[in-house]
Amino acid sequence: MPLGSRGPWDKSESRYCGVETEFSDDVPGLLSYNISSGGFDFVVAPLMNPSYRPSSVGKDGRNSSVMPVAGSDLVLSPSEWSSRVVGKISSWIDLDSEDQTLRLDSETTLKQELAWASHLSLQACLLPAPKGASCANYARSINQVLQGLNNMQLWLRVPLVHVDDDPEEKSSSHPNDSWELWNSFRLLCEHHSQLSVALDISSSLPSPNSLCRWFGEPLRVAILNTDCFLTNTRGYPCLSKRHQNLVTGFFNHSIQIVISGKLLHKLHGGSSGSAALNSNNNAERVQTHPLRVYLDYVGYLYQKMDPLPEQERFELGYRDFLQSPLQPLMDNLEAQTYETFEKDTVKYLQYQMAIAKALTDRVPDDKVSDVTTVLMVVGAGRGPLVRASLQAAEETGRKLKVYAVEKNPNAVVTLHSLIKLEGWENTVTIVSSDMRHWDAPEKADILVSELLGSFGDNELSPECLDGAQRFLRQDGISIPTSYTSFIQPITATKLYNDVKAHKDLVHFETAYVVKMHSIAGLASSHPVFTFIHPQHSVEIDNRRYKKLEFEISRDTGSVMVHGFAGYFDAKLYKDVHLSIEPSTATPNMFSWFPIFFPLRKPICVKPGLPLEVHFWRCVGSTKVWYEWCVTSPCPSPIHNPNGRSYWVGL
Ligand SMILES: C[S@@+](CC[C@H](N)C(=O)[O-])C[C@H]1O[C@@H](n2cnc3c(N)ncnc32)[C@H](O)[C@@H]1O
Repeated sequence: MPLGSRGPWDKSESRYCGVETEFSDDVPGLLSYNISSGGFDFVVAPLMNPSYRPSSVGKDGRNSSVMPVAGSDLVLSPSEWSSRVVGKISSWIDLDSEDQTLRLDSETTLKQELAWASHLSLQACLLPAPKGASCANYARSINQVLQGLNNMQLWLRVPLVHVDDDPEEKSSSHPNDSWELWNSFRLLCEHHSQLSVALDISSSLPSPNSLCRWFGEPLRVAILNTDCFLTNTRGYPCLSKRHQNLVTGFFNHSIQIVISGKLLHKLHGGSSGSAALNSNNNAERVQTHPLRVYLDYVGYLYQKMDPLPEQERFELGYRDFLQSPLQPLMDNLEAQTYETFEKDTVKYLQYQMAIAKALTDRVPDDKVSDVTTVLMVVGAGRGPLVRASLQAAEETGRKLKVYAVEKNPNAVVTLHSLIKLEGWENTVTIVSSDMRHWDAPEKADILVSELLGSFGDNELSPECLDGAQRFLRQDGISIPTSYTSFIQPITATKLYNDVKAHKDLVHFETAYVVKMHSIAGLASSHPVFTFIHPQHSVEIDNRRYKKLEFEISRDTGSVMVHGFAGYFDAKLYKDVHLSIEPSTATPNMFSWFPIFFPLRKPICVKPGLPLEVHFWRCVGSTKVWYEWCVTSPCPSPIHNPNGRSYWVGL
């Protein structure tokens, strides 16, 4: 019984809530108690009797050829095993113990349990948290299993602690904090895509910055211990505001919740206390599942979330999905692509506002009947900027003559029919040409274009507008007037693993357009390249180089950088902007997703140390490309030399 629904579109994994249980050799009874009666969606249950130790098998007269597992595979149907049970690997195992017997017993048990879970086609197994400072032998065993595993996921349990919050942890032999523990383990397993994290949440939480890092990690499950719940005035459980926000963040990132622990609050219907055990043996004695109050509270938090805005709903399928950027100069866009752009009313309203301001600046109120402004839309597509220009003229009472220049012959067909349809024959002239080569019959007062990519200049707006500014008057206005690209270091395990899955260099040296969702921004974004139009220098040079330095704040802890998110901010005219840079983003504009520049090898950065990054925009006779690298804290290779993997054609 999922937590409820936030609407018919709601297919999120985080609708489901599980419960951690004790070992039971009556698995159907366990499911009936926790799922059918208890209301949970799945159980996280031990698969093997916790008293089992391989080294003592046979010594006590038990049959050494039979594993002490919970029932047989026949007790549930295959679909019940896979949808209702997450295997909990024995928590006593310690693969890095000094005690050789324990270490070997642990390895044998771990492998037996995982083999059994995989035989049952479970979707996931919960691995116990590493016990000491070192986790090398544990990681080695897991890594061996991962090499031949079916598609089962392994969730490494990690207690959410942070040294800054827990001075005792600092002096213990534990790795610095939870993230460091996870990071060592996943590095030893080479970022394996079937290894993910289960965070154990308790009553104290690390700093917000430190918590944010987890949203770029493959976090699948958050285990809420009952002791992290507060008690409301009526004795029922509730969560602190910070815990509530964290849980809402989990819901938003499709991270499932598992309730764990004993009843510490009032049970629905009256009784309270910790006497009720989370076991099917008590099914007859306890009417209501003892952890039901926690499930209900989590369900209440889920249902009180705001529904996703329509646009976000539409974009759900694009989340964290890598796309190749468009090449509108080299390729001709298709009708469908134009149609998607044209739905973005916010973008065109911003243009209309900018054009209206430029028109009023150019033609004083007392000259409106004498002056006709020549406006050229260069790269007119199917005409939305022509419409925005005519509306701006009407709004300001200025007279306009429009040229619509477009190099895509298919879009020109649409422009011709539009002119007839809208009755623009006397105002608009269509020109089927590349703006860089058009011999204009007169000069323009205003040049309007939208040739921007997610990284501003990456669809070659600078090169196109340099070609077009020949026919802009000396004092003419370009809309946009300028644009700047930005980058921000990010943790993005999913994007990194998707790039890695191609198993070649080319994909690591390519930039992708992506609706970023499961990522963590690690510092504020910094400006990279700026272009101003028209360019007044005698020798125009569109090559650029920028060295950037980011600092990871101390309360974040160490971070893993998988690459860079790229954005742009375009000044259309005066104070009218179009931006996808997070701090200045134009609300409700959806034409551009950010761009992702991956790193071939992720780089770990300690807090307080600078992350030094270099970006180049290179220009050749037939193409433009970017190269990028990191030089501190450690050098990366320079990505994409000579544009060998990724370039934009001129
Ligand atoms: C991103 S689309 C924008 C279309 C339209 N202005 C809009 O805002 O919906 C860019 C358009 O510019 C055109 N374009 C790109 N480079 C061009 C060039 N050098 N000369 C003429 N048109 C160009 C493309 O074919 C495409 O139709």
